[in-house]
Parts: sequence; structure tokens; C-alpha cells
Amino acid sequence: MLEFKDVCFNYGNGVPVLEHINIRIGPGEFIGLGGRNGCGKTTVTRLLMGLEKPVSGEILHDGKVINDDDASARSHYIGYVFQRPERQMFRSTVEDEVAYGPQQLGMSRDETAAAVAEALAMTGLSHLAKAYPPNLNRGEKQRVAIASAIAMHTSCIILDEPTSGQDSADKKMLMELLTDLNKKGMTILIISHDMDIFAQYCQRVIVIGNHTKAFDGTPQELFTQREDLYDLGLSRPESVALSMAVPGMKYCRSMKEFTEEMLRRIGGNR
Ligand SMILES: Nc1ncnc2c1ncn2[C@@H]1O[C@H](COP(=O)(O)OP(=O)(O)OP(=O)(O)O)[C@@H](O)[C@H]1O
Repeated sequence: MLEFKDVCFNYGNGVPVLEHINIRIGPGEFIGLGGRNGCGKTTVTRLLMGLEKPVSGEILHDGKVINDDDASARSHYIGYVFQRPERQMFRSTVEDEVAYGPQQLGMSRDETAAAVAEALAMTGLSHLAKAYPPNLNRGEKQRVAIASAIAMHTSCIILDEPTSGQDSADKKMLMELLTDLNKKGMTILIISHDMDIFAQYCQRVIVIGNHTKAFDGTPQELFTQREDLYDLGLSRPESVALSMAVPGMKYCRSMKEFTEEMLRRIGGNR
């Protein structure tokens, strides 16, 4: 469990970024973090990672205050995939890169090799074990960062806008990998501007607005009950808008679900 208790933060210039934020992230959740550009999403995750410290309030891990724990201490239980994952890579092969964390944890050579092999297999990177990380494409680099977290046996992965600028095939591959990890118990927190990701993959969405938490609930509640989506920098996904427009239609998380439901209805009416 990761928790923010009444957290306030600014970058030292006096301009408030976050004010009195309370958030609880339970084990095994798949949470989307949204809001307008510049509302403070990345700042929330940097505070979780220990890259910034709250001005006031507490950050807790499993009930213990971790305000003073630095990022390396928190990397034992939180993995982070930056917007530009190449910035977090500095070794000359993918397998060495993924081995770095386990080595820092003091795992033996055999344990490290096993953890790396397992992490590369889970992320579909085994064939790229000897590749030079800067030569990989963005999707592959993200998977290296995810593999690094898996190899360290972290319980949580945070991703900052991982699908921006990706084609739909890469996006689907990444989201399916995250769904798979989540089913194995990994907590996922994903910053995104992509409403389809919130609707289709997240169990819960947290929205930051006006320097604080403006929404915390299911994607269905967010997209069907909030009148202020535009003000929050969000929009209703097409699948939800269409399912709301058809009388008696159930809530549809994706266009695939909407299409299947429409076909089922047409078939049923024949
Ligand atoms: N190092 C910094 N020094 C001063 N202000 C900063 C710094 N980093 C971010 N900010 C400001 O803090 C606010 C929140 O930034 P943050 O990057 O957390 O927002 P965000 O919601 O992630 O934005 P985006 O959606 O554009 O990525 C913004 O107004 C930003 O300009």
C-alpha cells in the first residue's frame, strides 16, 4: 500500500503545485492518473518515487512514513518507466541493464541471471538480450525499463505517458503486457492523456485538478457521471459516448465491446 496523507508540494518558487492531496494505492490495483497538462501528474509520481520531497504531509509505504527514503531505497518496491526511458539506461547490453538492479540488491550471480532471464522472457525481450539499449525503439526501451522492475521483484510499476506517440500495435502490446503483470499481482499506476486507456484497462482513475485530487473512482463513474470532463482536461471515450447514446445499451469500455454488443443486439432481433 502506497499512501499520500495531506501532501503539499511546490518546486521552491512558491507556486503551489499540489495542495492537501490524499491518495491510497492498494496492492494489485491498476490505476490511471489524468488531468490537464501541467496539473501535477508527473510531480505526484516523482513524490512517490522519492525524486521530490513533500513540503508538508506524509508519504507512506505499508504504513511506514517514507518521506526521508531516497529513490534508491524506494526502487526496491517501485519501478518507474520515464517518458523517455533511454534516460534511465546506461549499460551496454539489455541483459546488463536489467541485471543492474538485482546486482544492487546483492543477488548472487545465479539469482541475477535467473531474474534477468525471467524478466526478459516476460517482456518479450529474450531475443534482444545482447542488443545495445540506445538502438532499440521506444516500445522496446519501455519494456527494458519494465523488465528491470520485474527483475528487482518490485510490487509496483509507475509509467509516465508510455503510449504517447506510439502506433496502435505498440500501444496494444504494452497495455497487454501491463494487464498481464497486473493479473500476476503487480500494482500499475499509469499517467496518460489517452481516455481509451483509462476506460479499457484501468480499474480506477485519479484526476488532478486545481492543485488537488479532483476525482477518484472507476472509469465508468468518471465518464458517465462527471459533467466537468472538459474542465478536468479529459473527454468521454468514443465507446462510452456511443453506448450512452443507444437506449438500453450497457456501458462499453472499448469500441470492440461496443461493436460486439451492437452485433449481438442485431442478431438477437432477427
Ligand atoms: N523542476 C521544476 N521547477 C519548477 N516548476 C516545475 C518543475 N517541474 C514542473 N514544474 C511545474 O509544476 C507543474 C506541474 O508539472 P508536472 O510536470 O507535474 O505536470 P503534468 O501534469 O505531469 O504535465 P504534463 O501533462 O504536461 O506532463 C507545472 O506547472 C510545471 O510547469
